[in-house]
Amino acid sequence: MSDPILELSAVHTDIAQYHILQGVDLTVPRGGVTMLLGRNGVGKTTTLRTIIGHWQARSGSLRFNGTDITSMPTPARARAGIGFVPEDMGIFSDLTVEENMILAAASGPLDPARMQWIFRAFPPLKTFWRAEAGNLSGGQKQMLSIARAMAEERKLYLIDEPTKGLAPAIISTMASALRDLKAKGASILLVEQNFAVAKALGDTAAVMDDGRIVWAGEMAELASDAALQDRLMGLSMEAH
Ligand SMILES: Nc1ncnc2c1ncn2[C@@H]1O[C@H](COP(=O)(O)OP(=O)(O)OP(=O)(O)O)[C@@H](O)[C@H]1O
Repeated sequence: MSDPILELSAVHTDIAQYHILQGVDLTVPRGGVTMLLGRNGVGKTTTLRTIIGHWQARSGSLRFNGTDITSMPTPARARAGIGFVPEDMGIFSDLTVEENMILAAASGPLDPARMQWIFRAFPPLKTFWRAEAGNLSGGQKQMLSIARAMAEERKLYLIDEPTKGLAPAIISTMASALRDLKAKGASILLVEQNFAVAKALGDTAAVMDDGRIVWAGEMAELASDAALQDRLMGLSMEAH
């Protein structure tokens, strides 16, 4: 594969006394959507947190956009162009939508053209611009959380379960916003439990088990092979 945006080689991560990532090898091609899949508790979130630097890899290496980021602190990884949307959304409930967005744009004022794009992707954020984020619905909070990562240009977005607990109509808004992000040239590494979304958005996929990647390939190949899905993930994915 030529010039991937992200490459993890033999990454091991401990959380307290627990050895969670046990030699993760993962490649994210440039300009595509890679789905990170697997049963509950196999290490998907830990992988994203290791990439952004919330957890430090004990051994192995991480290369982002041609640079070794293994020892880089989290703010430097963010400045290098990695955006992270955590599963708990990471928004400030007591602040307004506007204030949440202003804080997300760390390098300067909000870019009006970018904001127009974000409002087109997530119209409720415009409607509730001056509302406290804590009063938004679950789907709107998730939109804000992704919009915060979109506030500045990123080369790679790490997004943890963006459709979790959302109604189908909001899931399709989310999916089209992510498609839009990809169309702008970003690369995305996406943890997703909803198989229909994974199938619709993913170009490539990597499946984890027990702290390792146990299968990697084209999403279409995984989507067309029910026996393979069953062997790798059992009933862990939601069908729609
Ligand atoms: N702060 C922590 N302290 C101790 N163990 C943790 C901590 N965070 C995660 N773990 C453990 O690490 C393992 C991997 O968790 P992780 O959240 O990465 O899995 P996951 O694949 O994202 O699961 P899920 O789909 O349930 O979110 C689990 O066994 C979990 O219990």
